[in-house]
Amino acid sequence: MPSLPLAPGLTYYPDYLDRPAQERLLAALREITRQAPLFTPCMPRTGQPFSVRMTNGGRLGWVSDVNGYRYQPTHPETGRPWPAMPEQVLRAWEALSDYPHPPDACLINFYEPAARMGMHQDRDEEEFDAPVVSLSLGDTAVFRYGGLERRDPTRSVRLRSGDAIVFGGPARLIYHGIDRLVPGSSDLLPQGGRLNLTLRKVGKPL
Ligand SMILES: O=C(O)CCC(=O)C(=O)O
Ligand SMILES: [Fe+2]
Repeated sequence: MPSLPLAPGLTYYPDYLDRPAQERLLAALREITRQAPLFTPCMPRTGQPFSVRMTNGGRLGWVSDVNGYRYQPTHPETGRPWPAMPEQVLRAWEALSDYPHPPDACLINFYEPAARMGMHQDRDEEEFDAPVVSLSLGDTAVFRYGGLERRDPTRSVRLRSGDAIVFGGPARLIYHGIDRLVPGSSDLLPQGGRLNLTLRKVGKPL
């Protein structure tokens, strides 16, 4: 599988999913959002809404509200357990994570054309030996990544529909974010926009 090392621990897999695989994954995500609708998270304390909407699959899901960031077993609005993760994302984890246990959470972010995500670290998990595996569908996104300190220099890479990126090892806690989408860059989603899935091992393995 062709891959490009972007930094130690940060590996980019362009075209990881071909178009038929992207369409199958999109159908599985539509089913998940029927059972667990996209919700609008907000910033702890300020309550400022995110520009992305999200939902999750798996045993645990990531949520953010005025009380903080956390993983929880149920949807914040319906109170129901998260749907199972699509089989395809479990296979991607097995192929790309180099980690012997399955992920606990699949965070699904939906970006409207104008949405973005500020620079942050993914550090609400307990298990940093597992990488974060990310899959992108729909419009191209400008993904910015830096180092372990917020002030470290940054670079960017364009994540296109079907691309995967994995950050683990020395890159597990790098700062990263989405500057913007590239409008009209994919016809996978009829209305445009982008879906990003991040697979995470949340707890330490037993
Ligand atoms: O959308 C992306 O590619 C990144 C998403 C992300 O960093 C996150 O959900 O923590
Ligand atoms: Fe992140």
